[in-house]
Amino acid sequence: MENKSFNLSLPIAIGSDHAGYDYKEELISFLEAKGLQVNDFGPFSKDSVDYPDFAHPVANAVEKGEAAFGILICGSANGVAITANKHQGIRAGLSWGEEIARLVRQHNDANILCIPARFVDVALATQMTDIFMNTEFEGGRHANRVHKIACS
Ligand SMILES: O=C(CO)[C@H](O)[C@H](O)[C@H](O)COP(=O)(O)O
Repeated sequence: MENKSFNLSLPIAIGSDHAGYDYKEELISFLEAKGLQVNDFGPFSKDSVDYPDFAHPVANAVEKGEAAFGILICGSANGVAITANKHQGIRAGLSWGEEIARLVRQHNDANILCIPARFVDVALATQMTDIFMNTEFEGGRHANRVHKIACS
């Protein structure tokens, strides 16, 4: 499948906590139905867990270039976003609407989409995922800003 935004010959890395578990399963089905490969970093049940245990492995996979991009889901999306953004090569952005999902790619070149499962329905989560993975970074004035995010 041709995609100018991400190399979709690589798997998509996904992870959540218990609050995002059901959405993770739905998004995996959605992506696999499109013929995409998904690497599920867990959890594998709805038992209460700690989101960093799943956000760090997803961030590592994206950072190492082993995944096309990442998707992280928890209750508010803040925990997974804060965790993933500890990684130098990660730009993890929260999204709660279609336009935000587009902007986080166009303006911020995000490589992980963070979804707040307790604040959006699963249909919107799916639509945001579709928009995110099919939207290109605009570059231009945004390129220097994104470049300045990384500290040395
Ligand atoms: O961002 C989060 C934590 O900072 C997430 O919303 C978690 O899913 C949430 O904190 C889980 O809460 P719970 O009461 O343990 O279900």
